[in-house]
Amino acid sequence: MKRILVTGGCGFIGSNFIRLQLSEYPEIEVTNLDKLTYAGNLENLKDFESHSGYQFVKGDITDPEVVNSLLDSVDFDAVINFAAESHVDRSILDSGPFIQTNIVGTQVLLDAARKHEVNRYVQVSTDEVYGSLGPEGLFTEQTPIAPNSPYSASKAAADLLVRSYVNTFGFPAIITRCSNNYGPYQFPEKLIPLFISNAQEGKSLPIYGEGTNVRDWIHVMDHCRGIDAALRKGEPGQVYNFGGHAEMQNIEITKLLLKLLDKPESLIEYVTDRPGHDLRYAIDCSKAESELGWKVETDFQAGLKETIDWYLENPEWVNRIRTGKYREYYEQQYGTRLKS
Ligand SMILES: Cc1cn([C@H]2C[C@H](O)[C@@H](COP(=O)(O)OP(=O)(O)O[C@H]3O[C@H](CO)[C@@H](O)[C@H](O)[C@H]3O)O2)c(=O)[nH]c1=O
Repeated sequence: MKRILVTGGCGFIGSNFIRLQLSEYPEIEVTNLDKLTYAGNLENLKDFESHSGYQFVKGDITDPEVVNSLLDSVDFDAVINFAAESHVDRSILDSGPFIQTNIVGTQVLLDAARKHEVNRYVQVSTDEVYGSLGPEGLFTEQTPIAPNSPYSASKAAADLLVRSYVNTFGFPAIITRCSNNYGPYQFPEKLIPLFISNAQEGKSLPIYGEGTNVRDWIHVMDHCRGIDAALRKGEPGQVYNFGGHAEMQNIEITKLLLKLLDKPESLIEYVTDRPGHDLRYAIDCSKAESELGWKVETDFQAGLKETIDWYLENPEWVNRIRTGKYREYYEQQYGTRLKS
């Protein structure tokens, strides 16, 4: 595994994955293809931009010309697809970009990777494709797909496309499905970074509905190590679930965040529920544990504390996003490269 193409590598999980690859594997060459949407941030990989094993290409996975010319120019051993629209609330307001990037983008990548006979393809998916659980039970890789939001429907559609390429063409693809990630570089529209930033600024923390929805939280590096294990040790055609074994109600995690930040619970504001809000996600990872030798390494409380510290220590990163000034910053820092 020498040359890999990572799509969406300027996003939260993709950038952490690239950081892991470049830190762990001295011989690796990583090409990062990213469109730089609102959530793609070059700053996430600032410390690696002059690394000899790293190159950034600005481009859209839905554009067959861009993708095919990249695969013509480099003989990739693997493609790992992180590029996605990922925020459920945005998909409820406008599903268009989700259909384009998550479904059409996956189809373009699959066709190009198949044409170029790439030996390994990893589709980074989500536990949300399984739908919602009641108070008991876990999602396994056998749980039927039953997405409830436009976001999860677009991810499920992409997973089914991948499955069809495995079945029809013997294409060597693997699907990974993970629970809710937390950690450094997460765009502050998701629960944890949004609430840390709001609390720091003395703004309210909007809890949807009664706050009793349950999510299973995993540190992004544990997820990235899981994707790495699937890439290197996984069997083509297989699905692997990853989760953090850290289920919490939204209200519980919100109170914990406020406690760690030493901020008052009076900042909590109950607001109208998310339409079609999935009640609970919880995931069985025994297949990844037994077949890939993977396990969660980060203790949830310690990981959350470290994440809070990262946000507190990087106020410029947060503020440039929250004030909408990060585009200007990019152009100043990367103008020439962005145009090329
Ligand atoms: C942003 C926000 C969220 N929430 C609630 C909704 C959810 O029950 C929970 C977490 O919300 P989010 O951070 O948006 O994440 P969620 O909808 O669970 O989806 C995440 O986790 C999924 C994996 O389960 C990923 O596939 C998605 O890309 C990712 O966005 O907190 C609030 O109560 N208030 C908020 O302001």
